[in-house]
Amino acid sequence: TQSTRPQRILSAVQKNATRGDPRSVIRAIDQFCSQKEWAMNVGNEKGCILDSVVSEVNPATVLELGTYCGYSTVRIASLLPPYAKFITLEFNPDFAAVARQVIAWAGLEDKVQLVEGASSDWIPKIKEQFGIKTFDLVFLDHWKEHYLSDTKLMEECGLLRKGSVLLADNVICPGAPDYVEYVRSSPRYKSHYFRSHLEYTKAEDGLEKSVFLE
Ligand SMILES: Nc1ncnc2c1ncn2[C@@H]1O[C@H](/C=C/CNC(=O)c2cc([N+](=O)[O-])cc(O)c2O)[C@@H](O)[C@H]1O
Ligand SMILES: [Mg+2]
Repeated sequence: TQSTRPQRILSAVQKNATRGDPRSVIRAIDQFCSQKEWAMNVGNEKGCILDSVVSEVNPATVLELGTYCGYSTVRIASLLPPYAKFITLEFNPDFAAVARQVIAWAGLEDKVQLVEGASSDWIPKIKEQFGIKTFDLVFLDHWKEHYLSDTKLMEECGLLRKGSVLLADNVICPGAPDYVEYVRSSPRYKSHYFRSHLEYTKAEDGLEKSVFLE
């Protein structure tokens, strides 16, 4: 049977990356997606901005919405302090299965908890299920029309504290206009746009960093 794109990405990792070496996993995916087959990973240019925000926040608790193949999961997990708790939500079981293997190939399976299911189902249960009070950093990279509703849900569930950082991918392409309007106009957030390019292309895209002010 025909393989799927995530399966082909996993094969590229298993063929070209060194087990236990997160940077080689990231490089193998970026090489495959720039030379062979485009895929919706945050990519290396925006990935470097992601890295700098993770390093600056140095989070003890992280939530990622939309694991896909685990590319950004590996980037984030490789920068976390040893005590950090990192949850990534993915509702497609096939993508989750690939992501688990990509994360394991990088040797980061002990740093990440990949939870299968929809963000709207899981966000209200995170406190009780995982003993997490609030998130220091949230990376939003799932369906763009869920960014705003899930952000409001996180607020309602008390998962954000003064200083929590939301980092959203794809501000321009595909875009999340209602989310961007909200975080830029709400007095409860201080937002900044990091201009960059859509992964593996010359098109404009960027990340929006929004600090929750309470
Ligand atoms: N509510 C939810 N709960 C859990 N997991 C969920 C979810 N909604 C979506 N997901 C998962 O998150 C990923 C979706 C990403 C959408 N990105 C995109 O559509 C996207 C598109 C382009 N693009 O078209 O250029 C570029 C990009 O960087 C992109 O992130 C998929 O793995 C999907 O299964
Ligand atoms: Mg994205």
